Amino acid sequence: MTTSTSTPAQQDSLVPEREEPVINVGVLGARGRMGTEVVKAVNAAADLELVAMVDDGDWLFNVADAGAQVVVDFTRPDVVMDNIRFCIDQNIHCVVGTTGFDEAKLATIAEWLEPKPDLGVVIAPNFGIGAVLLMRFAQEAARFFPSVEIVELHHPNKVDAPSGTAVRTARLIAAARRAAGLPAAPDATKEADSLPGARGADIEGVPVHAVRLTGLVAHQEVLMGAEGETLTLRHDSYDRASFMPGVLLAVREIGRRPGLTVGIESLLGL
Ligand SMILES: NC(=O)C1=CN([C@@H]2O[C@H](COP(=O)(O)OP(=O)(O)OC[C@H]3O[C@@H](n4cnc5c(N)ncnc54)[C@H](OP(=O)(O)O)[C@@H]3O)[C@@H](O)[C@H]2O)C=CC1
Ligand SMILES: O=C(O)C1=N[C@H](C(=O)O)C[C@H](O)C1
Repeated sequence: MTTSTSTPAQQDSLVPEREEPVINVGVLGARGRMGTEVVKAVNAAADLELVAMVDDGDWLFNVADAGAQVVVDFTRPDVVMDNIRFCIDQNIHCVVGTTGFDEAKLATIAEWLEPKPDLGVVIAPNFGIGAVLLMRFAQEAARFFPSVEIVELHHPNKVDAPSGTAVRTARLIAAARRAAGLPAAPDATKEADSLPGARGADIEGVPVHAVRLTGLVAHQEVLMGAEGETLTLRHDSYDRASFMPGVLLAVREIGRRPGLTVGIESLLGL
């Protein structure tokens, strides 16, 4: 497990200047790689109070009994929907970093929220500011390059592939290409003369390749090509502390953002 060497002030670089009441926070997946870092960041924030830590096998009602106003979920794709349902039923705002959401799941959550107009759920495949910016830059550049491929690189214990960030990046690029009238990337994942899988996964016409390697944390490259030139956008999270300013921003903002928010772009004013 990577440990953070950053100071609380560095982890909390998006802290608002205004005085706000203390927010009670519960963490789901609290002893996992991300949960451990969230617990550390919440404990270091003067305006946040850690009231509950829940892991697999623990009693989920602990977060409600402890008076959590916001729950942060870094668990697993196969359990996160149940956790969100529980939080909505208990009137607890939910900041979700766990991956694995498709349009159908997002629509279900929006439905659950309908009868609760004051409640918020923020779901972000990546809370790293650099990763969010990479996605924005990739969207901007997409219409200028006929070829595009994504390579995501992660630690070997990651349960899902490709990463939630890569899936979202591919979909954003595909949407930008469609808006500009570009077709799918040429020969995107054509398997002719290839071993199956050698050209990666096809996400809306964008090939996505997943690398799992000891020593890595979370990294992504978007490669774009046109006649005689390439553009490579790369982001590296070397430490899970890199996700904490985005997580804490969402925890502080969620009370002012009812409904479902996907990604933290709007919270960052992008
Ligand atoms: N959005 C973002 O910025 C980021 C998102 N992620 C995503 O976050 C998720 C977690 O990643 P990571 O921390 O590396 O994974 P870990 O496996 O290290 O942690 C997951 C934790 O969740 C616990 N857990 C499992 N089931 C439940 C449950 N039903 N209720 C409560 N806790 C449960 C696990 O407990 P046990 O071990 O006992 O099963 C474990 O402690 C992944 O989907 C990953 O892709 C990761 C990094 C950044
Ligand atoms: O599991 C991880 O580690 C990460 N998961 C997220 C994803 O799947 O995109 C975010 C980041 O890449 C780290």
